[in-house]
Amino acid sequence: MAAQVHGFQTEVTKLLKLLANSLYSNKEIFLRELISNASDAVDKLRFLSIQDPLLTKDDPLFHIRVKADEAAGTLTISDNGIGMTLDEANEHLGTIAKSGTEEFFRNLSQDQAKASQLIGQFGVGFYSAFIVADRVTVVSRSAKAAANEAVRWTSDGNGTYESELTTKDTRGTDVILTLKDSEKGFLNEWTLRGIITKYSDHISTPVWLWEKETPADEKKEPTWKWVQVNDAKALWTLPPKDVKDEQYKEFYKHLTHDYDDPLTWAHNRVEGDLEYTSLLYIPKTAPWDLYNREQKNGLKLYVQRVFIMDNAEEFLPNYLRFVKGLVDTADLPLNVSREILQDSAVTRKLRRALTKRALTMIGKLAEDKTKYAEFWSQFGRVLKEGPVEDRTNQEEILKLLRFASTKSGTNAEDVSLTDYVARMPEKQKHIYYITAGSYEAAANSPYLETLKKKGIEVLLLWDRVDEWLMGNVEAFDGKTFISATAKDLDLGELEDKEEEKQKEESEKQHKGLVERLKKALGGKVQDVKVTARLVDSPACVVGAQDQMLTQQMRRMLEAAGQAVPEENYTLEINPDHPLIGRMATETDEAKFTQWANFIFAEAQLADQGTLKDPSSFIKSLNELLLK
Ligand SMILES: Nc1ncnc2c1ncn2[C@@H]1O[C@H](COP(=O)(O)OP(=O)(O)OP(=O)(O)O)[C@@H](O)[C@H]1O
Repeated sequence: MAAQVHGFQTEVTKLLKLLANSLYSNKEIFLRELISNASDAVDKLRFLSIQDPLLTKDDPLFHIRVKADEAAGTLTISDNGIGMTLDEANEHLGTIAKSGTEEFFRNLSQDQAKASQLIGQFGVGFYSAFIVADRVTVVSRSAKAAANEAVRWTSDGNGTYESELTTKDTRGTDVILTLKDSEKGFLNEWTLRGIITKYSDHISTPVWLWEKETPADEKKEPTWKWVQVNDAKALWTLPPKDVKDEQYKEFYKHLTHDYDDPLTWAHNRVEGDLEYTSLLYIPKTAPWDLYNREQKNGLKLYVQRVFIMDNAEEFLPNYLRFVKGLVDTADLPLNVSREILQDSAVTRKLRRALTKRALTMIGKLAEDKTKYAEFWSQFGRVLKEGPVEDRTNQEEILKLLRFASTKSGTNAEDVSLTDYVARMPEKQKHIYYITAGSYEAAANSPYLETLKKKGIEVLLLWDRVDEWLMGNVEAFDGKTFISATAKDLDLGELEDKEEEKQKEESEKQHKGLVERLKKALGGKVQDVKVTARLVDSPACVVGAQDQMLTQQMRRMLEAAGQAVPEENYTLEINPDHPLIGRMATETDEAKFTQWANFIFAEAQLADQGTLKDPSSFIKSLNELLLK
């Protein structure tokens, strides 16, 4: 069969173009990526051979080999792992299988520097070979295929690749890089040794390097032999006290293909009822597809050090989907399948334990304010899904949330609920918050006026998830959450007797005005009341529920096809405000109605940021201004 020419998937071509301009300061990572792929291929075959030992009978010892050929200018990375058939090579080495890839490349910024940074996060895997090679050839034989069913795949990275059937005596894959002239330094034995020990010391498969041995007698020819250069002890099987930070960092890169260091990690070995080892990491930056529902997350699962599967989603809840790492247990059978996993009591126990581990790791990170701010900016929004998703750990997750508040006067989200409760005045019994469409809208909201005057701290929330979050949690540390927009804002003992008396008197005094307003507004409002919540604003609206829907939430619900009923507003007026005073003096009922509608529209505008009928509002504003 003659070699067939295929075009790369458009995204691969884009990726290859970008690679030429990025990662130039970090070229050596190509070797880590190729060794990681080789190690994955070995892991996959090791797993298959549990069911079918014949697959590895001829060649039972797994290995990865790295060989430099100075004369040919090639570097070959070989493994005796699972290998690929012709169809598999065409499928895997010409496309990127991640869901959402197309969108990722479409949205990639024109800014070269930014794009390069993102590409590292995206994980370039096999394609990183083209950073140093101007031709890459892959010769591979699947562990299930005969010698004459092997594949030869080759490409110079310029838009196309060729593939054909070939013959290979042994199973597994050789990746042969014809190095660019400028990259011949990677043929040097010491350079290679250095890179392998730096990046791949603690992967579980031995990596051998083809090394020259110069005899003492210089007249004799040098000899060559395979020398194992990595430690080949799976990192997580070592006692945590024997593992250096650098090793944890390198292992993370091997595991996740991330180019950056992790933000933190937790390594635990647990014996007893439930036996497992876990190594959990938090990345520094959120992956580009954190909100892509199709993206698979989850831990790598090992059973007694044998790799079983990637992306085992069963071990952590969705709100911890940014946690990377692995779990190795002796309590699941080696032949465990996804179906068994979903149904197993051991899985449930492990999930409970690992969720705790992950939350403890985040809690520890919170002790370092700077690092935690970094974490919060990347993953805070995802963590906010936690208190509702995971009622069992609600209190603990709430402790990990951070908010902006009226105390600081900035939009920095650095107040914890524990901080808030600790500085609550003795008379304060509740936790006050407000949700709005933006920080500014929250911070300047008229609903905060009295609270501010009384010096009560209010948490300011404006994330898309906030309304949903606050609508679904009741209390923290026994203190109820109360929205500043609540219908009958419960200030408890913060309301002093004197004020209450004043409010009652004011209500009596303005009874007539309130009745006139009710009549003027007709069915538009549910009720009209005199309020003590306002200081500088003439009026505000409150909904029938304790927490009013913001415009943003309304649109979201409507977009999701839900019927959102019109808000049934109560208008609250501040009789001390000059505008309300001015309105009260209006004797012409038609003009008074115009005033009433104007005040009501203004209050809705302050709350929702938009109006159903803005032109009528502007018209009546103009008329009133010209009077
Ligand atoms: N040495 C190898 N042996 C067998 N299959 C391989 C080997 N190298 C690559 N492949 C196949 O090619 C696919 C693509 O590899 P690539 O490194 O681009 O992505 P990946 O490893 O799937 O993703 P990531 O690098 O983000 O983990 C692999 O998933 C695997 O199926």
